[in-house]
Amino acid sequence: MKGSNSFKTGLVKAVGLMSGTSLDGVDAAELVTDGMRIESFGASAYRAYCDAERTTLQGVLGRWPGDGLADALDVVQTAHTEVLQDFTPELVGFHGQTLAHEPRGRGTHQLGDGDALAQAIGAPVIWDFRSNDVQLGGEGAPLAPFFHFACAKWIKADAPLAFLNLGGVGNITWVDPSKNAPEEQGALLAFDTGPANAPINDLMQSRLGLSYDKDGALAKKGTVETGALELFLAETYFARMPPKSLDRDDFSVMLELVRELCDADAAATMTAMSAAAVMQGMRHCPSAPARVLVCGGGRHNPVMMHMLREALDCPVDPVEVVGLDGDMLEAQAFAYLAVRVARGLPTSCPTTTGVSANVGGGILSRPNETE
Ligand SMILES: Nc1ncnc2c1ncn2[C@@H]1O[C@H](COP(=O)(O)OP(=O)(O)OP(=O)(O)O)[C@@H](O)[C@H]1O
Ligand SMILES: CC(=O)N[C@H]1[C@@H]2OC[C@@H](O2)[C@@H](O)[C@@H]1O[C@H](C)C(=O)O
Repeated sequence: MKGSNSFKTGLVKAVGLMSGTSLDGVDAAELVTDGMRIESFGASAYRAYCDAERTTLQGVLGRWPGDGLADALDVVQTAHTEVLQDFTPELVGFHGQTLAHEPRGRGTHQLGDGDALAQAIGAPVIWDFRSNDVQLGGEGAPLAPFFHFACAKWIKADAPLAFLNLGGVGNITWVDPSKNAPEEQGALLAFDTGPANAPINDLMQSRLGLSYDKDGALAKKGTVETGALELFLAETYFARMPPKSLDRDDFSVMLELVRELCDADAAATMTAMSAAAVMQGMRHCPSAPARVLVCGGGRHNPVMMHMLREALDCPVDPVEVVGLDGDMLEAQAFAYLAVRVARGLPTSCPTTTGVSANVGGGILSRPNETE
């Protein structure tokens, strides 16, 4: 961690902020933790991006490094400041908006200024969670796995299980809850499975002017085109050993593969592709998980959930069945990770990002530091 490394001991009331690849809005969630154990969950809030703000953000996706980001930065700062208005956090975990993610190329960049946010809200902010991991040879993503380990302990899991996030991109964390710490050998294996909702959203936008396929209504009417599905599964990403991660638009090939199909068949085929990507990922897990707990917006899509249940021979449930909040899990993760960063604890390890050693990252900005 850069910046000052002294932070209060004991439990911290932290708020995590997540602006995901779907560009729908900012999630904020409170968590009380010592950086290891979850003590309690707290309030949450959501601040949607309006159409104009989303257009501004869409316009700068992938445009990093570069100029012309001031308007988009303004959108990010405003939304994150507003979503925090009813919270009184002791610490904030500020993920920012990923503009580009190319760990072995130009790096990873989350738009957002933690210094400015700390000034605006009058509380310390941890930000830039991913850069250090990338600089040390890691993928910089996914980072939620250390929190998934804490969740597995919190639900008192007694057998290896998997947390599956179906956001714009999909990611999975296999957890052995018998281990004592997330960085212990054999405790975690994590990676991005493939595209999840982002390409479906793009299809809906380009063909019908809609932002997503609500409840899989369009996919439900269509037929999966198996030829396109097979071509998709031939992509080399799926055979690659984890850890591995993706940028939002790394699978733009999906839109190409369904170009000739009618709207309903295209939606059905893309939904099947996202589910099949998860299945491919399952083969990399150290053992078959006893259950799969799903978070992220994709768990609201009954067609996607049905496809996963058909293909997996273990229970596949939304995380709500164990008392977690699937819309807020990522925001909670960044509250948890912020406390770990403030305490000098690692936030990733070789089996979650491929980084060479257990590592923490992040910058701590205090409200008075830049005044
Ligand atoms: N009722 C629903 N039916 C179908 N799809 C849904 C539904 N609700 C949400 N989704 C999908 O979930 C997406 C939002 O998921 P989520 O908020 O988990 O993504 P994110 O956090 O932005 O992405 P990431 O985890 O990749 O950063 C929406 O854009 C939509 O595609
Ligand atoms: C670079 C980046 O922002 N990656 C996101 C994205 O969205 C899902 C997947 O791809 C995951 O790797 C990650 O987010 C979650 C919160 C993570 O780091 O665990």
